[in-house]
Amino acid sequence: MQFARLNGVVIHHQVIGAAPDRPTIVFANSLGTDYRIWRDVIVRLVGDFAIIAYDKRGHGLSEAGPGEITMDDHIDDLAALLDHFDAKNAIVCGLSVGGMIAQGLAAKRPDLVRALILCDTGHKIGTQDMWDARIAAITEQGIAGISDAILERWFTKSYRSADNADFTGYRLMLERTPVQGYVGTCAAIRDTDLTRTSAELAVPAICVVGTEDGSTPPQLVGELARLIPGAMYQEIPGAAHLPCIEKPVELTEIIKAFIDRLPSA
Ligand SMILES: O=C(O)CC1=CCC(=O)O1
Repeated sequence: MQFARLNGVVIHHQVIGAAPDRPTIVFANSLGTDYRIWRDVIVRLVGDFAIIAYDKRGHGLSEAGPGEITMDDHIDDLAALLDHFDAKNAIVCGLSVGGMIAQGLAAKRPDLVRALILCDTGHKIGTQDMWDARIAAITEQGIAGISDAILERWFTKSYRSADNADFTGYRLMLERTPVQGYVGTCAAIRDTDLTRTSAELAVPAICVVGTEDGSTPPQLVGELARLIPGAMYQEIPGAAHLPCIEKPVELTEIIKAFIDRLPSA
């Protein structure tokens, strides 16, 4: 396991190296998950790319830090992690809130970002009332009290079978997320609107979404693709909010094809 203290918070991460001429891809995870969601994509990229995956603050084995969590905290943590490894020109692949962090990083530290792969995300996700209600429910009942509803948005019906050990495993990942990190990140999402900054991004981008996504549906991700100048848009049939888990082969092909078409760094 690898840990680094960044911005006063211990961040758990994993680096898989590659030849020095290979591009770096960094993976940012979604609300209630940690970097293990990328496993089935990462194993298909090893050797061709240097890979950095990390648990954002308050998730997985990363500390939450004292007090509130803001989107700037998440963005600054990713910037610090890339600076820690002197990784300029990274291809940043973020899912859901991880995609918001990626957009925010490209706006704040364009020197670090060569391209964006934005999975199941938006420039603004949900409404103030929706996030306030979720924070209240989790503060009262814990994550397990509302995990069924969350998992319905994450996964297709066929994946959510009692016989599917993977589905049980991801339920455990969600329910074991520290409440402080989870509700802190809900508040960070609630308070973030990237409409203005993402409309001004000048970086190659692709927006990808599972056709059955119940959290950031194709309509929202399509809007994001139209907002970011020159961004591409692609749907993945048979996946919901987490194509990296339900359709890793398809997502990896999209990632590789997108990177193949990038102008050289
Ligand atoms: O839990 C959800 O509804 C899905 C989600 C929204 C933002 C995020 O990162 O995940």
